Amino acid sequence: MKHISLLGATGSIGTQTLDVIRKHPNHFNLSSMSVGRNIELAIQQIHEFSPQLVSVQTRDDYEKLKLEIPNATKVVYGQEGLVEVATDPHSNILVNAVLGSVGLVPTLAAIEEGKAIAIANKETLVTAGHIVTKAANTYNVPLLPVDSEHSAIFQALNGEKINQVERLILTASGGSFRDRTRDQLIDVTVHEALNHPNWSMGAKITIDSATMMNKGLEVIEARWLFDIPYDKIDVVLHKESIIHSMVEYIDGSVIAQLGTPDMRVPIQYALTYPDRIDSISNERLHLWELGSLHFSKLDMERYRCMAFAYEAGRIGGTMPTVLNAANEVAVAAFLDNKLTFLEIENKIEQALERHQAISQPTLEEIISVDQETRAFIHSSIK
Ligand SMILES: NC(=O)C1=CN([C@@H]2O[C@H](COP(=O)(O)OP(=O)(O)OC[C@H]3O[C@@H](n4cnc5c(N)ncnc54)[C@H](OP(=O)(O)O)[C@@H]3O)[C@@H](O)[C@H]2O)C=CC1
Ligand SMILES: CC(=O)[C@@H](O)[C@H](O)COP(=O)(O)O
Ligand SMILES: [Mn+2]
Repeated sequence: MKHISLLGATGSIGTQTLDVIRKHPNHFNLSSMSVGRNIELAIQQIHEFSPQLVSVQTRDDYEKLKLEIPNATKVVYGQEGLVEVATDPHSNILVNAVLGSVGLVPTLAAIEEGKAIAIANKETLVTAGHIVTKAANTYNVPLLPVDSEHSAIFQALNGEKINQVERLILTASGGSFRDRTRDQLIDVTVHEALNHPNWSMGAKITIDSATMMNKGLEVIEARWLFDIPYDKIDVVLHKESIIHSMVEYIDGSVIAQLGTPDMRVPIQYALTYPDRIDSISNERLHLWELGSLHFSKLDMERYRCMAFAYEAGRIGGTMPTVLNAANEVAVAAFLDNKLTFLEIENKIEQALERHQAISQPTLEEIISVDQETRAFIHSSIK
């Protein structure tokens, strides 16, 4: 039996993690969870899964929630609450499905407690990959990828040595605007941007997918998860999202992982690794139903966020922290109709241009650069 702590239970990955737990009660138990502001859904989840510990984002919601749930569930809140859930002594694995770099400190705390980490929260690896991977090595805990591309690479690697890899090939759907030119992006709406062709996901990652920043963040995520240089990480456009990613070996063999677009598959694999159990879904991949798969070369001028991510990743230090923090604030502003779609990348570019990277930053330096970048972007938005 695996006892799970879940950060971000009310989100897209969080609710799908609960689907997996619900389907396999003999394998998994929910020990603790965190939510943000969706208290109504949290109450339902607490009644169904009876976690012994729950964290909410604000003190007000903490006061409300305590009145609505059984006394057996302890309620905590804020950043300290996230850390308390992540270090829950009754759990042996943390599923980090919270949104944004707020996941960093709880992840490090869980690693220091020796917990395995199933990581969906890519912003944590982007903002401080060197610190997270060093801590995981020090405490000898596995970082198990949940992100579909990284789960695909993990499966295609299947324990082979990274020095036998020629390159990793991440697939990218192209997002909601894949068939538009840059000129056709000037007036796009939030509603249009949220219409991903293949995946149903949270709002922020869906916008990241449309700007291609999602793939940029994933390139940096892959650099840290698989300890491989940027020159060996490629991206190919693949509009069907059936091949989730590939590994090309030095002998020319390419191993791909395929499946219907269903995040419950990589979530479950991270929880059962190195074993596999029945799929939650009856839907199977029938290639004859698809007929053909398509691939095309990625144009870095069309997708400027990809170029920013490679550049920030190669510079390293605090540059990816700036990339991530600027993106988080700019995307939130776009969702709030305070920026246009193309202004997202302009804001990120401004933040990167003014920053002098600190190499090998400490956790305190990362947190300070993250906050300073957020303040800069906020102050530049009317
Ligand atoms: N969705 C997907 O298919 C995929 C997602 N990922 C990654 O997984 C992570 C989660 O994505 P997704 O599930 O789509 O996101 P959602 O927006 O759907 O969910 C985010 C979760 O985090 C909570 N949350 C948000 N901000 C805070 C905060 N400041 N403090 C505490 N809790 C907070 C939300 O709470 P509430 O809703 O209660 O406010 C919610 O539970 C991201 O890093 C994303 O890139 C990776 C691959 C695929
Ligand atoms: C499901 C998942 O892992 C997402 O990150 C997905 O890959 C987004 O798709 P694109 O970024 O390729 O549009
Ligand atoms: Mn992905």
